[in-house]
Amino acid sequence: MSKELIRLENCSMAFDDELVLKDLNLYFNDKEFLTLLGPSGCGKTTTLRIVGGFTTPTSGNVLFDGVRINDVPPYKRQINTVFQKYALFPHLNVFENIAFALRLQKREDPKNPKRKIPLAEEEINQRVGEMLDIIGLKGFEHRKPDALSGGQQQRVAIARALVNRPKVLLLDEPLGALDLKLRRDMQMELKKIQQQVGITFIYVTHDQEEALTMSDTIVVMDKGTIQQIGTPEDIYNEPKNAFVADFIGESNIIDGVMVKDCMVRLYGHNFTCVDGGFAPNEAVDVVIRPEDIDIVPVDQGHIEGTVTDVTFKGMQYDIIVDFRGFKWLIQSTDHCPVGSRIGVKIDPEGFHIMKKSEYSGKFGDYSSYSDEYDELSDAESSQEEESNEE
Ligand SMILES: Nc1ncnc2c1ncn2[C@@H]1O[C@H](COP(=O)(O)OP(=O)(O)OP(=O)(O)O)[C@@H](O)[C@H]1O
Repeated sequence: MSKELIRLENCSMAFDDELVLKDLNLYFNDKEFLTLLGPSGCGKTTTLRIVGGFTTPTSGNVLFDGVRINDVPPYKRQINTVFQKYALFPHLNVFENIAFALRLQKREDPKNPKRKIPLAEEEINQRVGEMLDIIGLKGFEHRKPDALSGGQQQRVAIARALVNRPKVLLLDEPLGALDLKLRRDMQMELKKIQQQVGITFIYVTHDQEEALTMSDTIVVMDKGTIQQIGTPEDIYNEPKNAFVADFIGESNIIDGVMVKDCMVRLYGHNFTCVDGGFAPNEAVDVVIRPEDIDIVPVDQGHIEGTVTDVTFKGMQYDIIVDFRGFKWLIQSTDHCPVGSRIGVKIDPEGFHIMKKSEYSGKFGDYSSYSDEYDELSDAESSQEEESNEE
């Protein structure tokens, strides 16, 4: 089982009376890859800076291995940081950039225990060599940073931060300056490096795809608060509220009403779902991921609509369908011409039911529920007790 390494306990942060972190409670396990994910200004970097010791929280505690470290300066925390701007020393070659922290370290002189002397050259060679292996840059030792690509420079920055064996590495949007292809390659690389060195990585990004690719745990933040903590699968499959559903992946977020346990009513149709624990007649937000909607002939669908827009995305088509004014996004490998009538089917597992929250009704082409529509559809469906259960 993972061991807790760092804990933020009721941490708040205010700048000029503006509360930018609100009573954060969060822990980071040993050896985990945890990502702080959220929109610009939500407080990710401030949280990272508190962990690193560059910022002291206005209130609350920071614990490392159970010991309060609020007043411990950054260099005494066994925590290193990699920023988006690599900040390599331009006049030093790759070897010396990586060796930098080791050259500052002192050890006891074996001949005179009262004296401190630099690390042995042999040890420096061995530890820098290990790092060059890990980042895959053996043979680049003598290059200066300006003779490296962006991705290579970032790898050197990571090696430089790891060489003195910290317990935690903080990474603040470290891939932000790279182009998309390189970013993707580096995501895999970073995950591999983290597993190889076996320490905690705390990663900050606003890129949900990056977070889903690399993380063991994702912390979704908004406006200085935590919205959800979970594995990438948990967060994607069971978003806690409309904010998380909208921020992670693409979603259709629809007003619904629970009919009973495991049955939800949308646009006057009853759909079988798998989520229970809601009261009959409780208003809920319903998330349906675009890839969970199947396109079928009109007479075989649960509901039918008109295609208003089709975009080719390489792996699939993004298809916008109008269900009497409510726009849904469907992702499908089938091409449907604009103007065509289609039916759609959704399996019970495709419905993610969420409690109403402050975010309800605030995202995208949110399809608002209305009693009038319900009545209209009721009449039209001639009192059928429709459900998507086969
Ligand atoms: N030193 C500071 N003085 C005043 N306000 C600050 C300071 N640092 C951060 N803030 C404010 O705190 C809020 C959170 O900032 P933070 O940098 O933590 O957000 P973020 O989620 O990392 O954003 P981004 O993704 O844009 O980097 C913002 O409103 C920001 O303007």
